[in-house]
Amino acid sequence: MTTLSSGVAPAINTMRLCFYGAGSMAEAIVRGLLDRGLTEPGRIGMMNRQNAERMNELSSRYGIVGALSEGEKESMLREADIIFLAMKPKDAAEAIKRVRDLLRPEQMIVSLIAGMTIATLESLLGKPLPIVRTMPNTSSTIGLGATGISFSAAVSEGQRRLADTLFQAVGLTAIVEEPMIEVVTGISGSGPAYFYYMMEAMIDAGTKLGLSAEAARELTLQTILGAAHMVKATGEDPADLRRKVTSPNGSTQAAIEKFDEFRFKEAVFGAVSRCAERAMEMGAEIERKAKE
Ligand SMILES: NC(=O)C1=CN([C@@H]2O[C@H](COP(=O)(O)OP(=O)(O)OC[C@H]3O[C@@H](n4cnc5c(N)ncnc54)[C@H](OP(=O)(O)O)[C@@H]3O)[C@@H](O)[C@H]2O)C=CC1
Ligand SMILES: O=C(O)[C@@H]1CCC=N1
Repeated sequence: MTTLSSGVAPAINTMRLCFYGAGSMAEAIVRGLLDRGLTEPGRIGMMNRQNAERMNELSSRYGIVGALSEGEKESMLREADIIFLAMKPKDAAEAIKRVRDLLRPEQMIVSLIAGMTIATLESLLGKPLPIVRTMPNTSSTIGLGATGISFSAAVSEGQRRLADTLFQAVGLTAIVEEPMIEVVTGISGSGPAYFYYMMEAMIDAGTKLGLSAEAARELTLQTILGAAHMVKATGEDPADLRRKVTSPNGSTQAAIEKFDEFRFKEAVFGAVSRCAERAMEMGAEIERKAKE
């Protein structure tokens, strides 16, 4: 992980942003940027492939500019200062090939696409645009995102700070070497789903054992929230905080022993590494399509 040299980033509120793809990740970032007053809705353009209803819904919810016709999409892409690639990996190669001739070297490309390497994106674009490869997560919606960021050689110092500022507005950022982006995907990109899954399991357990669904949900939610805040507020290691909950031969120890019996840590390692590996597989698939 590296950090950026200090300095003033170019002002985001003077730039035109274009989200190419209008799904959950694009919405999360837009909502985070607007809620934090980083820019005006009129400076944010967005487009999708065919779902006009979704585009109209986002335009009316956030006041952003939705492009519906092919002509509007072309103009939006041409006029943008920053273009966010926010389509699924399976759609990326075709979507990028379709628009590459419209793009100019002054435009900065911010990819959110899991697995797609900077080299693949450079070959798809066919010209040396500055590329910021990121791995954000959906908690950006509420300003609590965690985003890994890496840069192509063509990204200037000012553009690096700009990208960092953009994602810091919606949470925490970590500047990493590009190969680490897959690991970031395994930890924080997909990570929210792991904790939701844990919550689902705890709520199910609580209700099966007799709590009302509402009590099980509220107690689980407060517990995960409290645990995360405790790590942050005390600065203590999670392992030390865990020990403080775990009385010798008490109920927590009994629970942790059950987790160990099911090889909890091995399961987590397996899940994180499989996630990173799957991201690489998706990247290889985009690379294959890029060559077609
Ligand atoms: N969701 C997450 O938690 C995270 C996602 N990511 C990455 O973000 C990207 C987007 O994911 P997510 O938001 O979940 O995906 P969604 O499926 O929610 O949205 C994808 C969007 O891309 C649009 N799209 C697809 N093809 C084209 C095209 N040719 N031209 C224009 N728009 C197109 C779709 O439009 P239409 O509906 O009209 O087809 C849709 O609006 C992915 O690459 C993913 O890897 C990264 C981190 C976290
Ligand atoms: O599941 C996925 O492929 C994307 C990437 C990170 C989170 N969601």
